Amino acid sequence: EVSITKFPADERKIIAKAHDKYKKARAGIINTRHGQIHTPAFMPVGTKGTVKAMLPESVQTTGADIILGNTYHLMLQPGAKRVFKLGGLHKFMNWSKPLLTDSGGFQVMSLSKLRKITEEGVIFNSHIDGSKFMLSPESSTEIQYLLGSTITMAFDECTPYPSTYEQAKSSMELTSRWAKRSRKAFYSRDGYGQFGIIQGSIYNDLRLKSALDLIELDFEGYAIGGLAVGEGQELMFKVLDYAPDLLPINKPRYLMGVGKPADIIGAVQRGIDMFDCVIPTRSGRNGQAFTKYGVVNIRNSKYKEDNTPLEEDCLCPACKNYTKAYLHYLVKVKEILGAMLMTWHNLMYFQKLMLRIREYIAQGKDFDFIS
Ligand SMILES: CNc1nc2cc3c(=O)[nH]c(N)nc3c(CCN)c2[nH]1
Ligand SMILES: [Zn+2]
Repeated sequence: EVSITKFPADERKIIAKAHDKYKKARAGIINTRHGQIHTPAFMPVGTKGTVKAMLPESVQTTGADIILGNTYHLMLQPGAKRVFKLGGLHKFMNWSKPLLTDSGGFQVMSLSKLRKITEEGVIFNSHIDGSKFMLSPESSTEIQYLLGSTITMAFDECTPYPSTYEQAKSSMELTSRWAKRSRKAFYSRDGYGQFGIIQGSIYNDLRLKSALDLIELDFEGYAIGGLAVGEGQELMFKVLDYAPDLLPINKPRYLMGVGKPADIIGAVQRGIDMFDCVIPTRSGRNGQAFTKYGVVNIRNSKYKEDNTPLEEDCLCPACKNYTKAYLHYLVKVKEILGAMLMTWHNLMYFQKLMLRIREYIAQGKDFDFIS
């Protein structure tokens, strides 16, 4: 059985660093049915079957190996069965590389007004037209199969922050029961995989129990959920100081919903391999550009006659062909091209950051650079 993950010894470079801050960082390759994923990897978010304001071929030129889709949105519109009938999400959105789909629980809790959590699953009213739906470990797993996801996420409950120990315990136990049902419902095929998601909030014994429950189910990879939910970087890193080590060392570790460049660097140093975050795309559309000089708020009037690019050595279209003055103008007048160029630059910036991190790890160099 060719598992989704092959961290071949020679390609996997774990380099014990002089000081222990870096010894957990690792660079590797995940081999899937839709191509390789070079880790540490950043996954642009393509919630509704598109990375907003980007053509898929443009996303590819930024260096992204894999993008993220969302079960919740796609099941409501256009519907998983319809996407399946039309040839699956890869064909539908013209993206032939790996696709990871989140399982929907997190999006239900953050988007739908009316919802009810039961042992069976989550019953909710669509935030679009109020119609009633149910998401369960079985239906979420089937929807992700219909979409044709390369990496399917187990159906979990993202424990809110803050939560008492008791609340976090019962939430984590529900996630463990749902993980078992998700794993049973998964149709395993070569080159495809399913990731379990551990919960347990900020309580290390709950995180351990969650990991043990999920390791028993032998997933192809593991995600750390329940973070980047308002706990702040310090508390997140405190959990990441031990949680990745609870997971199998030879399988991918995915930190959900993270994050800013400094969060990514800190998490890679603690053993995380995969990330997803709306920051580069959403903040790009809102006029924020990530640069080596820091974040540029392009709407600031100081850029209205700035005839220089965001970054002189960046190869993205925004930097190659345009100036900050033009981007300032486009964003101010809400021209669609503004969203496109800002998004393109930010995605390129995040992929360059990941490339530099992978190179530094491979060369055994410290990568404490804060971008
Ligand atoms: C932005 N912060 C954030 N935290 C998350 C936790 C979970 C989480 O605990 N579970 C799931 N299934 N998704 C999460 C997501 C969505 C990832 N695209 C999160 N996003
Ligand atoms: Zn650029």
